[in-house]
Amino acid sequence: MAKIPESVDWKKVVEWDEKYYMHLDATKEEYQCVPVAAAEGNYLIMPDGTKLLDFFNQLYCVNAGQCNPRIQGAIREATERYGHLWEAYTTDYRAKAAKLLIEDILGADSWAGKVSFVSTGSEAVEKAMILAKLYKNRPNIITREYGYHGWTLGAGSATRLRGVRSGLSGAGNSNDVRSVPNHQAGGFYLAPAPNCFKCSLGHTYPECKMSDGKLPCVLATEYQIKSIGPDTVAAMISEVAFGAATIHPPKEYIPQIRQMTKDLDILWICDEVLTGFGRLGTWFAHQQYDVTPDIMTVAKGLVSSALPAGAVIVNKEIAEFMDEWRWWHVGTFSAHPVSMAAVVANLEYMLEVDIPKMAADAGEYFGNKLRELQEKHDCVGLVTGKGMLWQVEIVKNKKTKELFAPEDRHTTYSGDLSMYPSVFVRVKAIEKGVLIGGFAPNTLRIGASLNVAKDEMDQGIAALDYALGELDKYCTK
Ligand SMILES: Cc1ncc(COP(=O)(O)O)c(/C=N/[C@H](C)c2ccccc2)c1O
Repeated sequence: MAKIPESVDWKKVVEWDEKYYMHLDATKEEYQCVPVAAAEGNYLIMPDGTKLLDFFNQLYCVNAGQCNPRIQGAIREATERYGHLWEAYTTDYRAKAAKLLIEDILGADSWAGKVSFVSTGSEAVEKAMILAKLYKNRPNIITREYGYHGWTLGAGSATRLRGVRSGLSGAGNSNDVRSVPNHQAGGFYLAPAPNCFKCSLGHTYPECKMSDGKLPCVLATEYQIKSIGPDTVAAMISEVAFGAATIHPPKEYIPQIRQMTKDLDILWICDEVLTGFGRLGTWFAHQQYDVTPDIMTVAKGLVSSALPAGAVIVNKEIAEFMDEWRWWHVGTFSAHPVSMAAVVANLEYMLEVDIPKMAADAGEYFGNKLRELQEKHDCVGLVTGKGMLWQVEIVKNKKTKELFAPEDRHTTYSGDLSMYPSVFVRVKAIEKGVLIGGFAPNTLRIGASLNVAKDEMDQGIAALDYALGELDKYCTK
């Protein structure tokens, strides 16, 4: 049971926070400090003891649940042994974390060769793209509209969600924005996203499929690569299911993209920072499509976010190539011994409880409940997802698919956001003690810890049902 320290003066906490901390997506006038005293399982515990059920799972990253006893115990033990060692030194924790990842989870005879640990997903993406460029000795990276890969310059250059690229969004009006000048590294080229609910190319799935079954968005990607020359492209980076942008692709998309990268002799960096470690009901999302990456990035679920940790896994060919070179690419905290202890405990726990199956089973139940809400509510235009990662598209008109916020995923998050369905639902659901909503304006992105209990799912569904009922009042027939 999480212990809330008696000694904390929460009024002081709020005062200091408001006075001294730089806040995220709120102006000083808008900002509301939300002190959280503790966290446990799927709950946040507020200073007065009330509990909020977290169907954001923070940033879809606490796969094994908050304060998982196995992980917390391992952290406590490791702090008895270590301060800090940088990655020139080996610890039993790091070696075991690498072994569990490559041998026990991916498989010694799988595509995976070696792993390199870092502290965040953005760093994993940065490292992955550097490795791809070094291995192919080519400068260019293909990314996609709506992709989210992190905030640092390289990862941020691969990110193509305008409102989450470290820019400024004004509260005044929707044009009150300031992108970071020149926060776009060279050598990034854009491909369309497989957003079938609102196709950027104006198509309708599955009628859009060409005579050979190819998807137009895959063909457009192929043409983009051919237009700059495949021999200039190191890799294509993609999420299997878009995390921040909240898009689950049609079943043909990933296999066709993977075949295209092989045909054009470019690497595939599969960014599993958000979808890894059971989130969609398999260890990794790419395994839903019987394809394998050349490089994979992970973070979040790698350690269930108990401490900072991320990693890049490279295939056997790249691992052998790198073995031939001295390579300086170091982060002070990469493979931190206490973080590695948390990774080991997290992975051992996940293997013991078969967390992908837990997520798959929970997803079966949760998906059925969401589809019932789709039938019941005028404002629900689409429900799709797997495991503990669900996409709910909200519409103003179910027949025409008219959106409440036409700017949709191109939003700059400036001006009045109160009628963004994802914001509206979040505000209403909190009345029922549940955190649920999304980041894209018209889309809910829903997922709890993968070991979520049935009664917790029922509580989340009930709160969502109430919020959607309130939103229905603004729909048109
Ligand atoms: C596919 C992917 N790759 C890399 C990163 C970058 O990892 P980081 O944050 O540097 O550890 C992220 C982070 N997701 C952000 C925080 C997110 C997720 C959902 C909604 C809104 C934002 C990611 O989803």
